[in-house]
Amino acid sequence: MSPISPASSRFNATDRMRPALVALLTALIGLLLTAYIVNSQASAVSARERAAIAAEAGQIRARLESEINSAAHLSLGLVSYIAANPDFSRDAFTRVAERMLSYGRHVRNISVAPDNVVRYVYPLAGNEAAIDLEYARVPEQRASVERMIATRRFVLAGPLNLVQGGIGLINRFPVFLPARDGTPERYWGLVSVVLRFDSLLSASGLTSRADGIRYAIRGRDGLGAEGAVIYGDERLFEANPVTLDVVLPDQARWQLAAIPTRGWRSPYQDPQVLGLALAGGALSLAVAALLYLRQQHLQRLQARDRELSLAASVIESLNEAIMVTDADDRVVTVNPAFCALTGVSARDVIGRAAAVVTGCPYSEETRDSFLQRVAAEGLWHGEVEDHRVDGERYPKSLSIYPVRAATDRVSHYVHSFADISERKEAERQIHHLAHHDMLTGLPNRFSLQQRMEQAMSHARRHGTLLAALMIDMDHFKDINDTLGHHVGDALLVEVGKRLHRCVRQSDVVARLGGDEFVVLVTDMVTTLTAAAVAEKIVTALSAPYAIDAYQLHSTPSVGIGVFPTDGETVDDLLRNVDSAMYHAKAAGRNNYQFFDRSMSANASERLALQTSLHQAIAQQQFVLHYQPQIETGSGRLVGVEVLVRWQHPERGLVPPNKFIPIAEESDLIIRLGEWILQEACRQLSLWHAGGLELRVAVNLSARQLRSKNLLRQVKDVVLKHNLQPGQLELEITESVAMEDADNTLRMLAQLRELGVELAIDDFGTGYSSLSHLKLMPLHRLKIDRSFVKDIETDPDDAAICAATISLAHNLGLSVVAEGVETEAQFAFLGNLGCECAQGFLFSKPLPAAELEAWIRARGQMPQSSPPVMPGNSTSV
Ligand SMILES: Nc1nc2c(ncn2[C@@H]2O[C@@H]3COP(=O)(O)O[C@H]4[C@@H](O)[C@H](n5cnc6c(=O)[nH]c(N)nc65)O[C@@H]4COP(=O)(O)O[C@H]3[C@H]2O)c(=O)[nH]1
Repeated sequence: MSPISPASSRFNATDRMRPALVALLTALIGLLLTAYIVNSQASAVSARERAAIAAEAGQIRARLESEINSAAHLSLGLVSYIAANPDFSRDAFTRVAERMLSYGRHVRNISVAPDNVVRYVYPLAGNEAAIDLEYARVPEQRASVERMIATRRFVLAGPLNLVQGGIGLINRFPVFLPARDGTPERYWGLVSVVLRFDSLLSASGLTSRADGIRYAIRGRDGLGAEGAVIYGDERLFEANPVTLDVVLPDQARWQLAAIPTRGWRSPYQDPQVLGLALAGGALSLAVAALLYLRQQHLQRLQARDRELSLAASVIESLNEAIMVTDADDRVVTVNPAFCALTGVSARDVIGRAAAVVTGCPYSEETRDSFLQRVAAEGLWHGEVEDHRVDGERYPKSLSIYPVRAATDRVSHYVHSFADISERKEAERQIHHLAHHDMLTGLPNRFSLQQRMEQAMSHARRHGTLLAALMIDMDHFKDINDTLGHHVGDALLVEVGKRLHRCVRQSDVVARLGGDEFVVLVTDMVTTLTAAAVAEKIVTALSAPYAIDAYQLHSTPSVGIGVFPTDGETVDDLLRNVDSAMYHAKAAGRNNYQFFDRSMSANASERLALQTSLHQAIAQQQFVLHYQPQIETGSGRLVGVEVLVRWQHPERGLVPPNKFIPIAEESDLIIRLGEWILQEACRQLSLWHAGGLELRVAVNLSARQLRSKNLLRQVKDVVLKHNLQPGQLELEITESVAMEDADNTLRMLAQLRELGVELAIDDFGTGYSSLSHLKLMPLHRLKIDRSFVKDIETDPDDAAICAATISLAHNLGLSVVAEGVETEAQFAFLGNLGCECAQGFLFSKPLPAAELEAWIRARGQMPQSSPPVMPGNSTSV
């Protein structure tokens, strides 16, 4: 299980819904529910109101029914009488009718119409017009009479305008005479009882009520809902009335409609319904709002969960070890990189005191000061030493960040750290490289410079003398050339050892390079001490050397300069000691010489050389040679290094180390350097025109790099030859690069902007500050050939090359190895990941024409390549 696990999701699908959607759905459901309840309640209110109306209307109906039915029953008596006495007299009719009238409250008149012609009417007064009325001739009444005969049933006609005036409701009864004495039943005629419609309505209470209800009746002629309106406003039937059927005799019907006088009240105006609607709506919105807020809160929690989860995965995947402690120094969590680095498992450390888990900064002595600084500065960063679980100590780069709670109190500390053993080891190696000569292990030129400065200030403070002895082994070059480098190297190592034996421990023995050594004799009271040491040295170094099977003889020439008389600065003193050493050589070698002012001859010799260099430039005595650079992976030629030579009229071809240092002492190097740059780029453009793709590397000296004109020169030459980025490379030595680092950095950045690539030459021989190197806009490092030489046999050299290559790769740089002389060296470097190699294995530096022939022989020269232009390898 991983110590820091991403926050698992504790939210369901609903929790992930948008707050607005949740609120909308909730409000919708709430409002729908409210609407349903409100509607139900409204229906109930409506139903109650209708029921109340129906109850009132029911009373009316009951009265109407009873009034009409009682009149009908009364009429039936007359019908029965006529059926029994079809030949009744007028008087008999009058008697019966009179009685009926006295019982029938609403009876206006009674008439009988044998054969459908009115013969008797009671009372006659006022109804005379009805006598002899033939129903068949009255269109208003004919239909109901015919219907009555056809159905043999009571017929309710009207209400209608009576011929005798007024509105009446006519009950008509057919009179059939029963079969008697062989005579079949026959229709006799009809009896009409006319009821006063107004009085009937009034008796039913319809017209006199003050109950706030409007009524209407339809069903003329007893046709119920099919009949015309006989009372009230016809529009009432369209106003959703309460309707009741008024059931009359023999299936006749009226329809009674009732609505409140003020009309139906909307149930939604009912305070209860209104209250319900408002309460339901408000509740729905309130719940929706609450859920909206809750959902927003959940979403914020989810977002925080996601952030935490992301942070957890980042911490999980970090290569840096992470440990989080609480304010009481207890481990809260660690990441996998922590476990891998410290060797402990998360389970074993979580909850334990940090001091048990990691020594620094939790030891009792250091903890408080660390945490005070973290609190004060908001962060602590530095390098400390710690130990793993098995006790192994290692250096780590550690950052501590405080985590503050809402109260601003520090609640936790985040410790982020990485094992920097490898970097420290590389730095140590580089430091060693920077300060020591790899062959002899003696301090190198840079280290000597520092030690001389220290010794000078010590001598100044204590009023003592300091002597510098420069030792050059006579004819060393011959030994080297004839017996091989390894013999030469062994000799140099032995020289170093013998020199050590000649001096006190507090004195310094350094190697400047080649066969040149310097001894510093410190704390001298008299120059005699220097002479004594020089004497010892001459004797010791002149003794034979047993190397391999050889017995070698070499002698030293020693120059001595004394501080402060012979030079108050390191450069002055070394220059004069150098003159003294040349003087010793000139004096027949195997001796020592003190510097004295008369040695200005040396200076004038140099002056003479400078003069002839001036002439050499004027008389165009320089030529350029080009040395191929080969890609290790493919074996292809990828570039050439430009190396200048002096075509001296008497001395022949003079190598650069004989005149470049002198040219570098004055501005001569700038003129020479400009010519080299121009000529190299002219040649480069010719090659490119011929289809030969090459990178050309040109050496820059310190003075050139500091020259104000360099940038303009490079810009001009790039434009003039239309050089593309990456075609021109400038090399500066490591020591030049590190001098005046800020200005160098600025200049390199500007050069790089011109598309020029930059390389550090002779890497490993000077002192490189990693921090400066990191900042420089470089493309490659060139490993000095002194490290390549014994790469297969000397584990130190192999380790240095490997460290340099790995350092270069860490800095994003590629590597060119110089001085590759054997296939084995080439393969070895290739295996170490070195991208490029240069050396005699492939070719010596060659004039342009010879280089082209060399390339052609390798089959890498394009067909179209032009012949070398005249002047390619000529001199200035
Ligand atoms: N033993 C051995 N040596 C090899 C091998 N391959 C190449 N070399 C030599 O190593 C030197 C490489 O040049 P450098 O380190 O830049 O060192 C150069 C460079 O610092 C300086 N120099 C040469 N040409 C120029 C130039 O045009 N301008 C400046 N400022 N300095 C130059 O002079 C130094 C010496 O140059 P060279 O004598 O031409 O010596 C060259 C080259 O001939 C090999 O396999 N074995």
